[in-house]
Amino acid sequence: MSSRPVAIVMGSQTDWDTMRHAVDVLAELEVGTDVRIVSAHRTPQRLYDFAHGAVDAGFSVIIAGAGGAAHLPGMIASMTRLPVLGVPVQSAALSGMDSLLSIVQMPAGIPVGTLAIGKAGATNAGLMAAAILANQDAALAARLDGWRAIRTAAVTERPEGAEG
Ligand SMILES: Nc1c(C(=O)O)ncn1[C@@H]1O[C@H](COP(=O)(O)O)[C@@H](O)[C@H]1O
Repeated sequence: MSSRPVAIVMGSQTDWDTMRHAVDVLAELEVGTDVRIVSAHRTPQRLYDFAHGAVDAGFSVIIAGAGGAAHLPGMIASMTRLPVLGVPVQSAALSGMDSLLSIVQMPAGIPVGTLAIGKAGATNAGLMAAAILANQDAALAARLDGWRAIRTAAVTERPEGAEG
C-alpha cells in the first residue's frame, strides 16, 4: 500500500476548516493523506488530471469535500473506479442543504458515498476511508478498533447533573 493511500480534495481553501477533520482523524489512525484544492468549476484541468491519475498515483480512497453547487465528488467519481466519499460543506446561503443534495443524488452507475454535512461528515469520511483500508491491513484494523473502544468508554451511562 502507498504511504499516502487517501487523497483528500476540496473545492476551495474555505473548505479546509471542515475537511481538516478528515485529515486529523486519519492522522490519529496513522493513515497517510495527500491534501489538495481541486475544483470542477475553477480548476477543471486539475480535476481531470487528478481523477484520471488517482489509481496510478497509488491512492486507494478519495475523500472530496465541497459546498454549494458541489459537483466535485461526482465529477471525480465519473473519472475513477476508486471509492469516492463526498462531504457536503456547510454553505452560508442554504446551510449545506445545497451541498448535500448536489452530492447525494448521483445517477446509478457512478456512486459517491455521501456523508453528513460539515465536521461530522468529514470525520466520518476519514473513519470510513480507514475502515475500507482496514479490510486489507490488520494493524490498521486493530488501531481502528482501539480508536472506537476509547470513544465508547468515554460515554458515561448517566448524564452529569442528573439525579437518581
Ligand atoms: N462546490 C465547489 C466546487 C466544485 O464542486 O468543483 N469548487 C468550488 N466549490 C465550492 O465553492 C464554495 C465557495 O468557495 P469560495 O469560498 O472559495 O468562494 C466552497 O465551499 C467550494 O467547495
